[in-house]
Amino acid sequence: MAKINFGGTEENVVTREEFPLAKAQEVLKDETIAVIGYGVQGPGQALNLKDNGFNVIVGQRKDSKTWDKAVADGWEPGKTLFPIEEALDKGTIIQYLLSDAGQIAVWPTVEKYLKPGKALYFSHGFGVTYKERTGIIPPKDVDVILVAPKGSGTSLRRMFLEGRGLNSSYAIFQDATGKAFDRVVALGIGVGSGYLFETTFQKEVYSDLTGERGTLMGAIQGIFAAQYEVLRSNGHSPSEAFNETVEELTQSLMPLVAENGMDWMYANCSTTAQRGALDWWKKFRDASMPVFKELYSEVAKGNEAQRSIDANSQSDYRVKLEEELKELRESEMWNAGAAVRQLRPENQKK
Ligand SMILES: NC(=O)C1=CN([C@@H]2O[C@H](COP(=O)(O)OP(=O)(O)OC[C@H]3O[C@@H](n4cnc5c(N)ncnc54)[C@H](O)[C@@H]3O)[C@@H](O)[C@H]2O)C=CC1
Ligand SMILES: CC(=O)[C@](C)(O)C(=O)O
Ligand SMILES: [Mg+2]
Ligand SMILES: [Mg+2]
Repeated sequence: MAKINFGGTEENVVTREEFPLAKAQEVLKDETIAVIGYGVQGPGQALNLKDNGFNVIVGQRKDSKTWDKAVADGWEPGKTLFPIEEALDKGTIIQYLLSDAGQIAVWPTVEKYLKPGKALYFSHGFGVTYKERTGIIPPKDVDVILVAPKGSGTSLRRMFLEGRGLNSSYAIFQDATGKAFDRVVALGIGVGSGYLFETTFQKEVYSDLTGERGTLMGAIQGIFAAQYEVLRSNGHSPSEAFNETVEELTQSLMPLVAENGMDWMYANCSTTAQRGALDWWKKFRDASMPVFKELYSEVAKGNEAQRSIDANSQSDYRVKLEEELKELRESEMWNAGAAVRQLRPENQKK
Protein backbone atom coordinates (compact mmCIF):
# COMPACT_ATOMS: atom_id res chain seq x y z
CA MET A 1 0.00 0.00 0.00
CA ALA A 2 1.62 3.25 -1.09
CA LYS A 3 0.99 6.60 0.61
CA ILE A 4 0.63 9.24 -2.09
CA ASN A 5 0.40 12.96 -1.37
CA PHE A 6 -2.53 14.41 -3.29
CA GLY A 7 -2.40 18.22 -3.03
CA GLY A 8 -1.23 18.05 0.59
CA THR A 9 -3.34 15.07 1.73
CA GLU A 10 -1.77 11.60 2.09
CA GLU A 11 -3.95 8.82 0.71
CA ASN A 12 -3.70 5.02 0.44
CA VAL A 13 -3.07 3.86 -3.12
CA VAL A 14 -2.43 0.39 -4.49
CA THR A 15 -0.26 0.19 -7.62
CA ARG A 16 0.64 -2.69 -9.89
CA GLU A 17 4.22 -2.50 -8.58
CA GLU A 18 3.26 -3.68 -5.09
CA PHE A 19 0.38 -5.89 -6.22
CA PRO A 20 1.51 -7.34 -9.56
CA LEU A 21 -0.73 -9.46 -11.74
CA ALA A 22 1.06 -12.64 -10.61
CA LYS A 23 0.09 -11.89 -7.00
CA ALA A 24 -3.50 -11.21 -8.05
CA GLN A 25 -3.59 -14.52 -9.92
CA GLU A 26 -2.26 -16.34 -6.83
CA VAL A 27 -4.87 -14.69 -4.58
CA LEU A 28 -7.77 -15.66 -6.88
CA LYS A 29 -6.47 -19.00 -8.16
CA ASP A 30 -9.23 -21.03 -6.48
CA GLU A 31 -12.01 -18.55 -7.22
CA THR A 32 -14.69 -18.64 -9.93
CA ILE A 33 -15.55 -15.05 -10.81
CA ALA A 34 -19.13 -14.75 -12.06
CA VAL A 35 -19.78 -11.47 -13.90
CA ILE A 36 -23.53 -10.88 -13.74
CA GLY A 37 -24.58 -8.37 -16.40
CA TYR A 38 -23.08 -7.73 -19.80
CA GLY A 39 -23.93 -4.13 -20.58
CA VAL A 40 -20.98 -1.70 -20.47
CA GLN A 41 -18.88 -2.61 -17.43
CA GLY A 42 -19.59 -6.33 -17.74
CA PRO A 43 -17.82 -6.83 -21.07
CA GLY A 44 -14.86 -4.60 -20.17
CA GLN A 45 -14.22 -6.26 -16.83
CA ALA A 46 -14.98 -9.85 -17.89
CA LEU A 47 -12.82 -9.75 -21.03
CA ASN A 48 -9.92 -8.12 -19.18
CA LEU A 49 -10.17 -10.74 -16.40
CA LYS A 50 -10.18 -13.52 -19.00
CA ASP A 51 -7.18 -12.07 -20.84
CA ASN A 52 -5.41 -11.73 -17.48
CA GLY A 53 -5.80 -15.48 -16.90
CA PHE A 54 -8.54 -15.54 -14.27
CA ASN A 55 -11.30 -18.12 -14.07
CA VAL A 56 -14.27 -15.99 -15.11
CA ILE A 57 -17.78 -16.81 -16.32
CA VAL A 58 -20.62 -14.55 -17.45
CA GLY A 59 -24.24 -14.69 -16.28
CA GLN A 60 -26.86 -12.96 -18.39
CA ARG A 61 -30.50 -13.25 -19.34
CA LYS A 62 -30.82 -15.86 -22.12
CA ASP A 63 -32.47 -14.73 -25.38
CA SER A 64 -31.35 -11.16 -24.71
CA LYS A 65 -29.31 -8.86 -26.94
CA THR A 66 -26.55 -8.89 -24.35
CA TRP A 67 -26.51 -12.72 -24.31
CA ASP A 68 -25.86 -12.54 -28.06
CA LYS A 69 -23.22 -9.87 -27.48
CA ALA A 70 -21.47 -12.17 -25.00
CA VAL A 71 -21.52 -15.03 -27.52
CA ALA A 72 -20.12 -12.70 -30.18
CA ASP A 73 -17.33 -11.77 -27.74
CA GLY A 74 -16.36 -15.45 -27.43
CA TRP A 75 -18.15 -16.53 -24.26
CA GLU A 76 -19.36 -20.09 -24.74
CA PRO A 77 -22.88 -21.07 -23.62
CA GLY A 78 -22.65 -23.87 -21.05
CA LYS A 79 -18.89 -23.40 -20.58
CA THR A 80 -18.24 -19.74 -19.76
CA LEU A 81 -21.67 -18.21 -20.39
CA PHE A 82 -24.69 -19.18 -18.29
CA PRO A 83 -28.15 -17.97 -17.39
CA ILE A 84 -27.94 -15.70 -14.35
CA GLU A 85 -28.93 -18.27 -11.68
CA GLU A 86 -26.48 -20.91 -12.97
CA ALA A 87 -23.65 -18.37 -12.94
CA LEU A 88 -24.62 -17.27 -9.42
CA ASP A 89 -24.48 -20.89 -8.28
CA LYS A 90 -21.05 -21.52 -9.82
CA GLY A 91 -19.47 -18.21 -8.78
CA THR A 92 -17.46 -17.83 -5.57
CA ILE A 93 -17.11 -14.13 -6.35
CA ILE A 94 -20.28 -12.48 -7.70
CA GLN A 95 -19.54 -9.34 -9.73
CA TYR A 96 -22.91 -7.62 -9.67
CA LEU A 97 -22.82 -5.60 -12.87
CA LEU A 98 -26.46 -5.31 -13.83
CA SER A 99 -27.72 -1.75 -14.12
CA ASP A 100 -28.29 -0.11 -10.74
CA ALA A 101 -32.06 -0.38 -11.26
CA GLY A 102 -31.68 -3.93 -12.54
CA GLN A 103 -29.77 -4.90 -9.39
CA ILE A 104 -32.86 -4.07 -7.33
CA ALA A 105 -35.14 -6.28 -9.41
CA VAL A 106 -32.76 -9.26 -9.39
CA TRP A 107 -31.54 -8.92 -5.79
CA PRO A 108 -33.95 -11.56 -4.34
CA THR A 109 -32.46 -14.08 -6.78
CA VAL A 110 -28.83 -13.11 -6.09
CA GLU A 111 -29.34 -13.28 -2.33
CA LYS A 112 -30.26 -16.97 -2.55
CA TYR A 113 -26.79 -17.86 -3.90
CA LEU A 114 -24.68 -15.82 -1.47
CA LYS A 115 -23.35 -18.78 0.51
CA PRO A 116 -20.98 -18.13 3.48
CA GLY A 117 -17.48 -17.19 2.33
CA LYS A 118 -18.49 -15.91 -1.09
CA ALA A 119 -17.75 -12.32 -2.16
CA LEU A 120 -20.31 -9.85 -3.52
CA TYR A 121 -18.60 -7.27 -5.74
CA PHE A 122 -20.00 -4.00 -7.03
CA SER A 123 -18.68 -1.27 -9.32
CA HIS A 124 -20.84 1.39 -7.71
CA GLY A 125 -21.76 2.09 -4.10
CA PHE A 126 -25.38 2.79 -5.13
CA GLY A 127 -27.17 -0.44 -4.17
CA VAL A 128 -25.63 -0.85 -0.70
CA THR A 129 -25.55 2.85 0.26
CA TYR A 130 -29.19 3.57 -0.59
CA LYS A 131 -30.32 0.26 0.94
CA GLU A 132 -33.63 1.71 2.19
CA ARG A 133 -34.48 2.48 -1.44
CA THR A 134 -32.90 -0.59 -3.08
CA GLY A 135 -33.47 -3.35 -0.51
CA ILE A 136 -29.91 -4.57 -1.14
CA ILE A 137 -28.74 -5.73 2.28
CA PRO A 138 -26.07 -8.44 1.94
CA PRO A 139 -25.88 -11.34 4.44
CA LYS A 140 -23.25 -10.92 7.18
CA ASP A 141 -21.18 -13.98 6.18
CA VAL A 142 -20.01 -12.79 2.76
CA ASP A 143 -17.37 -10.26 1.76
CA VAL A 144 -18.87 -7.10 0.24
CA ILE A 145 -16.37 -5.22 -1.90
CA LEU A 146 -16.20 -2.57 -4.61
CA VAL A 147 -13.96 -1.72 -7.54
CA ALA A 148 -15.33 1.33 -9.39
CA PRO A 149 -13.52 2.14 -12.64
CA LYS A 150 -13.39 5.90 -13.04
CA GLY A 151 -14.58 5.78 -16.61
CA SER A 152 -16.62 3.88 -19.13
CA GLY A 153 -16.35 0.12 -19.37
CA THR A 154 -15.63 0.70 -23.05
CA SER A 155 -12.56 2.78 -22.15
CA LEU A 156 -11.52 0.20 -19.53
CA ARG A 157 -11.31 -2.45 -22.28
CA ARG A 158 -9.71 -0.16 -24.91
CA MET A 159 -7.04 1.07 -22.51
CA PHE A 160 -6.32 -2.50 -21.37
CA LEU A 161 -5.79 -3.57 -24.98
CA GLU A 162 -3.50 -0.56 -25.45
CA GLY A 163 -1.42 -1.72 -22.50
CA ARG A 164 -2.63 1.16 -20.37
CA GLY A 165 -5.13 1.20 -17.50
CA LEU A 166 -8.08 3.18 -16.16
CA ASN A 167 -7.88 4.20 -12.51
CA SER A 168 -10.43 2.71 -10.12
CA SER A 169 -11.49 3.29 -6.55
CA TYR A 170 -11.84 0.35 -4.16
CA ALA A 171 -13.77 -0.15 -0.95
CA ILE A 172 -14.56 -2.86 1.59
CA PHE A 173 -18.05 -2.73 3.08
CA GLN A 174 -17.83 -6.10 4.85
CA ASP A 175 -14.85 -8.43 5.47
CA ALA A 176 -16.44 -11.72 6.56
CA THR A 177 -13.53 -13.94 5.51
CA GLY A 178 -10.51 -11.84 6.43
CA LYS A 179 -9.61 -11.99 2.72
CA ALA A 180 -11.62 -8.99 1.52
CA PHE A 181 -8.62 -6.71 0.99
CA ASP A 182 -6.65 -9.24 -1.06
CA ARG A 183 -9.75 -10.17 -3.05
CA VAL A 184 -10.74 -6.58 -3.86
CA VAL A 185 -7.25 -5.48 -4.86
CA ALA A 186 -6.64 -8.63 -6.90
CA LEU A 187 -9.92 -8.03 -8.73
CA GLY A 188 -9.04 -4.36 -9.24
CA ILE A 189 -5.76 -5.34 -10.89
CA GLY A 190 -7.49 -8.16 -12.77
CA VAL A 191 -10.18 -5.96 -14.37
CA GLY A 192 -7.48 -3.67 -15.74
CA SER A 193 -7.16 -0.78 -13.28
CA GLY A 194 -4.06 1.39 -13.62
CA TYR A 195 -3.98 2.02 -9.90
CA LEU A 196 -6.52 1.78 -7.10
CA PHE A 197 -7.36 4.55 -4.63
CA GLU A 198 -9.24 3.88 -1.40
CA THR A 199 -12.78 5.07 -0.77
CA THR A 200 -15.97 3.92 0.92
CA PHE A 201 -19.24 2.76 -0.70
CA GLN A 202 -20.94 6.01 0.32
CA LYS A 203 -18.13 8.32 -0.78
CA GLU A 204 -17.90 6.52 -4.11
CA VAL A 205 -21.58 6.87 -4.96
CA TYR A 206 -21.91 10.46 -3.70
CA SER A 207 -18.89 11.57 -5.73
CA ASP A 208 -19.85 9.52 -8.78
CA LEU A 209 -23.46 10.72 -8.97
CA THR A 210 -22.18 14.29 -8.52
CA GLY A 211 -19.48 13.90 -11.19
CA GLU A 212 -21.71 12.40 -13.87
CA ARG A 213 -24.38 15.07 -13.33
CA GLY A 214 -21.64 17.70 -13.10
CA THR A 215 -18.39 18.29 -14.99
CA LEU A 216 -18.18 14.83 -16.58
CA MET A 217 -21.54 14.74 -18.42
CA GLY A 218 -24.34 17.11 -17.33
CA ALA A 219 -22.65 20.44 -16.62
CA ILE A 220 -20.33 20.15 -19.60
CA GLN A 221 -23.28 19.75 -22.00
CA GLY A 222 -24.92 22.70 -20.24
CA ILE A 223 -22.00 25.09 -20.72
CA PHE A 224 -21.44 23.86 -24.28
CA ALA A 225 -25.08 24.62 -25.09
CA ALA A 226 -24.98 28.04 -23.39
CA GLN A 227 -21.85 29.23 -25.21
CA TYR A 228 -23.02 27.77 -28.54
CA GLU A 229 -26.38 29.55 -28.28
CA VAL A 230 -24.75 32.90 -27.39
CA LEU A 231 -22.36 32.64 -30.33
CA ARG A 232 -25.18 31.66 -32.71
CA SER A 233 -27.52 34.40 -31.47
CA ASN A 234 -24.76 36.88 -32.26
CA GLY A 235 -24.50 35.75 -35.87
CA HIS A 236 -21.64 33.24 -35.72
CA SER A 237 -22.00 30.29 -38.09
CA PRO A 238 -22.72 26.77 -36.75
CA SER A 239 -19.24 25.57 -37.71
CA GLU A 240 -17.54 28.54 -36.05
CA ALA A 241 -19.71 28.20 -32.95
CA PHE A 242 -19.09 24.42 -32.72
CA ASN A 243 -15.35 24.68 -33.33
CA GLU A 244 -15.02 27.40 -30.67
CA THR A 245 -17.15 25.49 -28.15
CA VAL A 246 -16.29 21.79 -28.54
CA GLU A 247 -13.93 20.74 -31.33
CA GLU A 248 -10.94 22.83 -30.20
CA LEU A 249 -11.43 21.61 -26.64
CA THR A 250 -11.52 17.90 -27.44
CA GLN A 251 -8.93 17.90 -30.22
CA SER A 252 -6.34 20.34 -28.91
CA LEU A 253 -6.80 21.71 -25.41
CA MET A 254 -8.13 18.84 -23.26
CA PRO A 255 -5.29 16.52 -24.34
CA LEU A 256 -2.88 19.23 -23.04
CA VAL A 257 -4.76 19.34 -19.73
CA ALA A 258 -4.57 15.53 -19.51
CA GLU A 259 -0.86 15.65 -20.33
CA ASN A 260 0.25 18.16 -17.70
CA GLY A 261 -2.55 20.11 -16.04
CA MET A 262 -4.55 23.27 -16.66
CA ASP A 263 -1.65 25.72 -16.32
CA TRP A 264 0.20 23.73 -18.98
CA MET A 265 -2.71 24.06 -21.34
CA TYR A 266 -3.00 27.79 -20.61
CA ALA A 267 0.74 28.25 -21.09
CA ASN A 268 0.42 26.70 -24.55
CA CYS A 269 -2.21 29.23 -25.60
CA SER A 270 -1.79 32.91 -26.47
CA THR A 271 -1.14 35.46 -23.76
CA THR A 272 -4.42 37.05 -24.86
CA ALA A 273 -6.23 33.81 -24.07
CA GLN A 274 -4.32 33.35 -20.81
CA ARG A 275 -5.34 36.81 -19.57
CA GLY A 276 -8.96 36.17 -20.42
CA ALA A 277 -9.15 32.68 -18.97
CA LEU A 278 -7.45 33.77 -15.72
CA ASP A 279 -9.87 36.70 -15.42
CA TRP A 280 -13.07 34.72 -16.13
CA TRP A 281 -12.70 31.22 -14.61
CA LYS A 282 -13.61 32.40 -11.08
CA LYS A 283 -16.74 34.12 -12.42
CA PHE A 284 -17.86 30.81 -13.91
CA ARG A 285 -16.91 29.01 -10.69
CA ASP A 286 -18.96 31.43 -8.59
CA ALA A 287 -21.95 31.26 -10.95
CA SER A 288 -22.00 27.45 -10.90
CA MET A 289 -21.17 26.96 -7.21
CA PRO A 290 -24.84 27.22 -6.07
CA VAL A 291 -25.84 24.64 -8.67
CA PHE A 292 -23.12 22.22 -7.55
CA LYS A 293 -24.11 22.71 -3.90
CA GLU A 294 -27.73 21.94 -4.79
CA LEU A 295 -26.63 18.92 -6.81
CA TYR A 296 -24.57 17.45 -3.97
CA SER A 297 -27.41 18.02 -1.51
CA GLU A 298 -29.86 16.17 -3.77
CA VAL A 299 -27.37 13.31 -4.09
CA ALA A 300 -26.73 13.10 -0.34
CA LYS A 301 -30.49 13.14 0.41
CA GLY A 302 -30.94 10.19 -1.95
CA ASN A 303 -33.27 12.13 -4.25
CA GLU A 304 -31.04 11.62 -7.28
CA ALA A 305 -30.83 7.91 -6.55
CA GLN A 306 -34.63 7.72 -6.27
CA ARG A 307 -35.04 9.64 -9.55
CA SER A 308 -32.73 7.14 -11.25
CA ILE A 309 -34.51 4.14 -9.68
CA ASP A 310 -37.98 5.44 -10.62
CA ALA A 311 -37.01 6.25 -14.21
CA ASN A 312 -34.78 3.25 -14.95
CA SER A 313 -37.15 0.70 -13.43
CA GLN A 314 -39.81 1.53 -16.02
CA SER A 315 -40.20 -1.19 -18.67
CA ASP A 316 -39.64 1.39 -21.46
CA TYR A 317 -36.64 3.17 -19.82
CA ARG A 318 -34.32 2.36 -22.71
CA VAL A 319 -36.82 3.74 -25.27
CA LYS A 320 -37.16 6.99 -23.31
CA LEU A 321 -33.38 7.32 -22.84
CA GLU A 322 -32.84 6.76 -26.57
CA GLU A 323 -35.43 9.44 -27.44
CA GLU A 324 -33.58 11.97 -25.27
CA LEU A 325 -30.20 10.96 -26.69
CA LYS A 326 -31.67 11.34 -30.20
CA GLU A 327 -32.84 14.86 -29.29
CA LEU A 328 -29.30 15.70 -28.18
CA ARG A 329 -27.76 14.11 -31.28
CA GLU A 330 -30.14 15.99 -33.60
CA SER A 331 -29.71 19.37 -31.89
CA GLU A 332 -28.08 21.95 -34.15
CA MET A 333 -24.91 22.01 -32.07
CA TRP A 334 -24.30 18.25 -32.28
CA ASN A 335 -25.53 18.14 -35.85
CA ALA A 336 -22.88 20.72 -36.70
CA GLY A 337 -20.48 18.59 -34.69
CA ALA A 338 -21.14 15.55 -36.86
CA ALA A 339 -20.18 17.57 -39.94
CA VAL A 340 -17.05 18.94 -38.23
CA ARG A 341 -15.96 15.45 -37.19
CA GLN A 342 -16.31 14.22 -40.76
CA LEU A 343 -13.92 16.98 -41.87
CA ARG A 344 -11.12 15.73 -39.64
CA PRO A 345 -8.35 14.52 -41.99
CA GLU A 346 -8.39 11.07 -40.38
CA ASN A 347 -12.09 10.77 -41.22
CA GLN A 348 -11.78 11.87 -44.82
CA LYS A 349 -12.75 9.05 -47.19
CA LYS A 350 -9.54 7.68 -48.67
N1 LIG B 1 -21.31 2.28 -17.59
C1 LIG B 1 -20.12 2.40 -17.06
O1 LIG B 1 -19.11 2.47 -17.73
C2 LIG B 1 -19.97 2.37 -15.57
C3 LIG B 1 -20.88 1.66 -14.79
N2 LIG B 1 -20.61 1.52 -13.46
C4 LIG B 1 -21.51 0.68 -12.63
O2 LIG B 1 -21.41 -0.66 -13.10
C5 LIG B 1 -22.66 -1.32 -12.96
C6 LIG B 1 -23.12 -1.81 -14.34
O3 LIG B 1 -23.27 -0.66 -15.13
P1 LIG B 1 -23.54 -0.77 -16.71
O4 LIG B 1 -22.63 -1.80 -17.29
O5 LIG B 1 -23.52 0.61 -17.25
O6 LIG B 1 -25.02 -1.35 -16.71
P2 LIG B 1 -26.09 -1.33 -17.91
O7 LIG B 1 -27.03 -0.20 -17.69
O8 LIG B 1 -25.35 -1.39 -19.19
O9 LIG B 1 -26.85 -2.69 -17.62
C7 LIG B 1 -26.06 -3.88 -17.51
C8 LIG B 1 -26.95 -5.03 -17.85
O10 LIG B 1 -28.03 -5.11 -16.92
C9 LIG B 1 -29.14 -5.67 -17.63
N3 LIG B 1 -30.36 -5.40 -16.88
C10 LIG B 1 -30.95 -4.21 -16.63
N4 LIG B 1 -32.08 -4.40 -15.93
C11 LIG B 1 -32.19 -5.74 -15.71
C12 LIG B 1 -33.14 -6.57 -15.05
N5 LIG B 1 -34.20 -6.03 -14.44
N6 LIG B 1 -32.94 -7.91 -15.05
C13 LIG B 1 -31.86 -8.45 -15.65
N7 LIG B 1 -30.92 -7.73 -16.30
C14 LIG B 1 -31.09 -6.38 -16.31
C15 LIG B 1 -29.07 -4.95 -18.96
O11 LIG B 1 -29.74 -5.73 -19.93
C16 LIG B 1 -27.59 -4.91 -19.22
O12 LIG B 1 -27.20 -6.02 -19.98
C17 LIG B 1 -23.61 -0.29 -12.34
O13 LIG B 1 -23.58 -0.42 -10.94
C18 LIG B 1 -22.98 1.04 -12.76
O14 LIG B 1 -23.31 2.09 -11.90
C19 LIG B 1 -19.47 2.01 -12.88
C20 LIG B 1 -18.57 2.74 -13.64
C21 LIG B 1 -18.81 3.04 -15.00
C1 LIG C 1 -18.52 6.12 -16.73
C2 LIG C 1 -18.76 6.47 -15.33
O1 LIG C 1 -17.85 6.52 -14.51
C3 LIG C 1 -20.08 6.92 -14.91
C4 LIG C 1 -20.30 8.22 -15.67
O2 LIG C 1 -20.06 7.14 -13.53
C5 LIG C 1 -21.20 5.96 -15.21
O3 LIG C 1 -21.27 5.48 -16.36
O4 LIG C 1 -22.01 5.70 -14.29
MG1 LIG D 1 -18.26 7.03 -12.66
MG1 LIG E 1 -21.73 6.49 -12.46
